[in-house]
Amino acid sequence: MKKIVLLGYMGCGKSTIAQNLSKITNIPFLDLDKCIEERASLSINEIFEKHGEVYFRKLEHEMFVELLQSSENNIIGLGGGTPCYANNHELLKGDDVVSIYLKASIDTLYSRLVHNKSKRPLIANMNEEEMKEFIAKHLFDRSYYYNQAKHKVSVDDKSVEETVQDILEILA
Ligand SMILES: Nc1ncnc2c1ncn2[C@@H]1O[C@H](COP(=O)(O)OP(=O)(O)OP(=O)(O)O)[C@@H](O)[C@H]1O
Ligand SMILES: O=C(O)C1=C[C@@H](O)[C@@H](O)[C@H](O)C1
Ligand SMILES: [Mg+2]
Repeated sequence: MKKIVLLGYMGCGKSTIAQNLSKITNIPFLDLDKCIEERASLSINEIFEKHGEVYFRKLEHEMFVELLQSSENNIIGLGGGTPCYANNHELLKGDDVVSIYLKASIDTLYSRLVHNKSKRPLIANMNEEEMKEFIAKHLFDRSYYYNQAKHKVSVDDKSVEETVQDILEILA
């Protein structure tokens, strides 16, 4: 069983790219955030509100381990913070894991997230100026973990199709 694991900051396109890659390769796609929501019967926002982030990170780790242990080939889209907690970054290095960091600039992330923040509890209540500063600092803090991926694909100024093509070349 092979696991293609897409990671990177919120809004870098993990879910979008994974869905498209799944259609082309016929490898089933699992979105870690969605799996957590199904398991908890709560949205990510509700989990943060009712139980707090520490509880979310525990669920996230457990679900990631479970997905990696299944005997299927899968494309797994991680949550934006997944590699940065509970030593999850070590799991990106496993023998059967093809981990790919979708690397986006602060400007790309800001422009994608500014109108799509309501379902992302870490930024949902920020104004535009706060958000830009937050993304810059947060991305810097997280880059160490993202860079533990085996492969890196730059997504700036690329269409979904172009990014998918870059990933297909890694998989070839
Ligand atoms: N070239 C592109 N590649 C990927 N996404 C793009 C592109 N251009 C625009 N987008 C948009 O950017 C957003 C990316 O969001 P997506 O939910 O895929 O990111 P994510 O990395 O899964 O975020 P999260 O960590 O919050 O789940 C979507 O609204 C998507 O339509
Ligand atoms: O970047 C993050 O820490 C997060 C990203 C989302 O995918 C969700 O997993 C959640 O909103 C936390
Ligand atoms: Mg996503």
